[in-house]
Amino acid sequence: MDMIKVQNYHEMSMKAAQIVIDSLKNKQINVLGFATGGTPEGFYKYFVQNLKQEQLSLKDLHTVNLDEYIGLSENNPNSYHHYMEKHLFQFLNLKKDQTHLPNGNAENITGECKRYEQLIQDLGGINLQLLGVGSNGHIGFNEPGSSFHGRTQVVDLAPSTIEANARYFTDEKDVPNKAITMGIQTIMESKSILLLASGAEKAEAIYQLMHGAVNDKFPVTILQKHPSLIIIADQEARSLL
Ligand SMILES: N[C@@H]1[C@@H](O)[C@H](O)[C@@H](COP(=O)(O)O)O[C@@H]1O
Repeated sequence: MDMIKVQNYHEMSMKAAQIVIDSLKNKQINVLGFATGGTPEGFYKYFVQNLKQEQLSLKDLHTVNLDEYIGLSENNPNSYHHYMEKHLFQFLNLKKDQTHLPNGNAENITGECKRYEQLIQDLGGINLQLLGVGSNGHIGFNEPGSSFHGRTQVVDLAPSTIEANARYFTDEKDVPNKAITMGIQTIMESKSILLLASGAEKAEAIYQLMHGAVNDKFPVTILQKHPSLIIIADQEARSLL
């Protein structure tokens, strides 16, 4: 587990973009796992800028996302489909069949979870997975108490997650209370993981990751067991270390 210490959000985002671009340049990645939320927005901005300068071919790349709300259409501004289009896909020359997210509007949600998990396996697994972390230690939408052996599945969101994500919705009542998420086992099978953390509200999760026992009360602690984890944390996120 390596930690890259940066001052602030801006530096975190630039550093993350540089790492992912370098891995693409070295042809270490053909399946790239993406995350959503406020944390990676800056990363996407620099990633797009740097990619243009490098003129890398992405024709063999597949992207997979961690999660999606259940019950929001792809065009809903709060869906993660929409988020990815807005922050990344509209700027890249990727075909529709190169980018993958779980379909939170599928008629058969259990079947959709199976399909998505199988897709990841069929792609040969994830080379590099980008991760944020919830202030309660969740990864993807794997909330406290989630099994470390879980695969892509339907989950109930914790009240604190609904509250935290309500900032994007007109009303907290509009925040879905369920999502499809890659399971912790799925995430742990990624060859490398790049976890980004910025801000004081992530300090407890980062403290638990660095110094806590591996326990399901803070799902992020399982990453201690990952053989290739890089954490980029800013000063505030490191404030309890
Ligand atoms: N499902 C996402 C996670 O993938 C994200 O890492 C986390 C933190 O979000 P933020 O970066 O906005 O703090 O919560 C969200 O609910």
